[in-house]
Amino acid sequence: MVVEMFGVNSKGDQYRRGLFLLVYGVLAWLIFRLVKVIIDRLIRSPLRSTPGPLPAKLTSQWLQFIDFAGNRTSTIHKLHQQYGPIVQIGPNEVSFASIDAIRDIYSGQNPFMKSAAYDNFGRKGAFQMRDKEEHRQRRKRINHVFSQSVLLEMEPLIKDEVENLLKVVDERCGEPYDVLHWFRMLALDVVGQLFLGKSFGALKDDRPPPYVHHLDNAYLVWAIQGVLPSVYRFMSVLPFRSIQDFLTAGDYVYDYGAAAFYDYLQSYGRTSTRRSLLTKLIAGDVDSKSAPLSDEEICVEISNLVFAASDTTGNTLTYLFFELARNPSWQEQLRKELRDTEPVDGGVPQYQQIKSLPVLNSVIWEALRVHPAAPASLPRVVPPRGGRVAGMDLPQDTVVSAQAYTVQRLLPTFPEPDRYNPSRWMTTDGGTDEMKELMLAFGKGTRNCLGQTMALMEMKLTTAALIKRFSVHLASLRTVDDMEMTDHFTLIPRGKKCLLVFERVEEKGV
Ligand code: HEM
Repeated sequence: MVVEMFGVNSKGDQYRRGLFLLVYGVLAWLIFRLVKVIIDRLIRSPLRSTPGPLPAKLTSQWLQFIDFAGNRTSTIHKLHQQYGPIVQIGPNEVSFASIDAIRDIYSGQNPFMKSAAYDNFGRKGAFQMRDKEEHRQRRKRINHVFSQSVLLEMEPLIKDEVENLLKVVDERCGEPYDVLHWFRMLALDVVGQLFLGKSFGALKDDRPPPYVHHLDNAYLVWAIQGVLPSVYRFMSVLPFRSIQDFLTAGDYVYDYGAAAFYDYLQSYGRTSTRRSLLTKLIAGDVDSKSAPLSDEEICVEISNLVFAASDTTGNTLTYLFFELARNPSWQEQLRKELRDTEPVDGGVPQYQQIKSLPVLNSVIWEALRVHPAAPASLPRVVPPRGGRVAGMDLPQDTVVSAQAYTVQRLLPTFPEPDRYNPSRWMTTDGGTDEMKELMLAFGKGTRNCLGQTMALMEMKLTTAALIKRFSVHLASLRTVDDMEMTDHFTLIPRGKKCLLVFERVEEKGV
């Protein structure tokens, strides 16, 4: 009877029916989950009326894939052009583009912490620390190393490396050469001199040191960890030596920093008078009434500083020279301004002589404006009691950010925003208050860049020394395509190279 009612007449049919019910059950559950997600994210979400594209409202994976392809910053920039100053970029994430938002998110008094994204940038030092008090304590113990007066003591070390770069350029005069590579090597050698106690020697070798290969891989691994964690977990269990070596690239970077530190201790001890920022870090700051960092803390900080300093400074110099190559009139103005400065010590001027020159400052700040080395969102989290940004109330745990690439192009503060035009800094005596507030190239507030003074010093010395001696032009129009922006938090030219040609000015009679 039962068999007739249900048409079940064999074990095989029973099995098929069970399977059928299971598949239907799973499908129904998936549809239920999907409908719930859609209702939660589109109808019940506190961000439901925030402008933004549909995929961003439904899933954070949408932006993650864009991010992985290196197009995060340009995509968010286009979204702001389409939707205005407030755009939802994830179910739980909002991007802002206004002065009010910068004040609300990044000012010293606000309670917003860095987001969990910073956990994917290697080991925890001042850059990665999210807890405000822990970070405040760390800055107190290392701020002294970055002061203007301490950096001035380091000027000869920076100049040594700039002189090495001058030799490299001199040898390659008249032929196209990849300045992205050489500016990165300059920045690496400078930070090595200052924080590891020895240069990488990268400017004295045609091939980059192995460190560079591992550092590039470490960036990739951290990007995979952050954007595609399941892919990272899958790769971690694969039994291939090459993949495991790739995944441990970050360890190489930290082991290198630690080895350099212990070598330094062995050679010079803890109380040496040797000119190096590592000496200052080891000694600590008596005025701050806080203890010096432990050896382990120093190893992490100096390793982090190498990568915080090298690509940022190297890329900014690359984009600056790319723009100077496209704008020869700015080279001439700069050369004219530098005419009276005395090059000493192998062709590099004294920092005191050049640090306040208006054309030099303007060409650098304009490069930082149009091509910020960290162009992307600097994400922060709304605290448990909720928060308000640019007049918008936001619930706990919403990730909020502004990106330098967009806010540094806002109208009417920056007319013709995509045009490289240093005049805007010259005619406003170094920038109006509004221009300065919108500049996010070095971050803002308590989490601003610790290395800003050092980076500016290095870039000014390099630019002055090179432009005084050489003129520069594009190798071909392909360089323009190569320099299109991609980014993985830091700016990376799409072609991964920048071919320029330098010529000695006296030979050209400039
Ligand atoms: C042109 C060169 C540079 C640019 C454009 C740049 C940009 C930035 C930006 C935008 C931030 C803020 C990141 C955030 O809020 O998430 C930052 C932080 C930082 N930068 Fe730089 N940077 C440069 C060079 C350097 C150098 C030379 C050093 C050190 C030698 C350095 C060390 C740091 C550190 C330690 C932080 C973390 C500060 C903190 O959170 O307390 N940077 N940088």
